[in-house]
Amino acid sequence: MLRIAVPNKGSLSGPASAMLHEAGYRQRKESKELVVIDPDNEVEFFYLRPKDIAIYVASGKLDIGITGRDLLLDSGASAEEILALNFGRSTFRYATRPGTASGPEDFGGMTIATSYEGIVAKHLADQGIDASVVHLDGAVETAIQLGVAQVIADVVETGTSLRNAGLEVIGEPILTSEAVVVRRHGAPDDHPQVQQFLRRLQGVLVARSYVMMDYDCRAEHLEQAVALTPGLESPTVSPLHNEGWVAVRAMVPAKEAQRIMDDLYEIGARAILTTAIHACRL
Ligand SMILES: Nc1ncnc2c1ncn2[C@@H]1O[C@H](COP(=O)(O)OP(=O)(O)OP(=O)(O)O)[C@@H](O)[C@H]1O
Ligand SMILES: O=P(O)(O)OC[C@H]1O[C@H](OP(=O)(O)OP(=O)(O)O)[C@H](O)[C@@H]1O
Ligand SMILES: [Mg+2]
Repeated sequence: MLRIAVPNKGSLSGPASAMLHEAGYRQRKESKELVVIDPDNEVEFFYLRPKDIAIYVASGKLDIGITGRDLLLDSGASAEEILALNFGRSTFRYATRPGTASGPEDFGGMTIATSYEGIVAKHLADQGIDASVVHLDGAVETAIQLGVAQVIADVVETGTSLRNAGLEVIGEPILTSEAVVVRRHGAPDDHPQVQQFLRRLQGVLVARSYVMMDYDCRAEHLEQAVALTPGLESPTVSPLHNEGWVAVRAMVPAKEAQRIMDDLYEIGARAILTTAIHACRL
């Protein structure tokens, strides 16, 4: 049985389970379930706090896990990122009241409140900044109003929490994060079940970001059309019953589909259709 850690709460929990479900794995029916066995796929899912997942995986008790890149780095656990999952995106940044400092170089002697002490302590040490770090579990933005710290370091997604607290970001982002699959450092990368799991998730990532495009065009316009829709390997081109016309089929990035359809139409392509991809293996 492959043993996989999945976030049980927080921002990553719902999207992680949704992605696993889309990849054909059995997921829990209610949030109180802590372990789910998927006998068909020979996988056991453990629903754990996202902050703890890298630690479990590093211990070797679980094969792989889904967590945030920031949580992985913060834990200092001996685990590594093997696939980025394109959800749970955020940046990790310093913020202060306007006028407190013009950059992290001014933080010397100040106190920084954060839930991510590992990342902050390392960042300060790397920059040679001598500041104190105070750990808070959440609602870190309020620490400044209450005088516990002059600076915070926290996850920023939309920036709403900072604005509401009258704070502004300062300096460059410390890191950008998203959900990732992690495994123990030095684990063999030819584990067949892990490879299959990663292929399934990659299939979901591709199915979410590409559409299939079909169209007809005159043979003399084929090279121009194919330049617009190169596909992943190469487009499929089939003859039409009408002489001088061909049918083309290629995967295109979903975000660009409308622009590509306009451009194809301009060069004379017709019957241009896009369809969703439900699943794929590249
Ligand atoms: N708006 C957000 N707030 C917090 N974390 C976010 C957000 N968007 C993405 N994330 C990511 O989610 C992970 C944090 O998840 P975690 O469950 O620890 O905190 P949370 O989502 O704030 O939940 P909680 O309600 O328990 O505080 C990190 O990887 C973080 O980058
Ligand atoms: O930039 P935003 O879109 O506002 O999102 C970021 C905020 O969301 C999270 O807090 P959460 O609501 O999880 O509360 P917490 O601080 O108690 O964890 C995070 O700690 C920030 O405060
Ligand atoms: Mg939170």
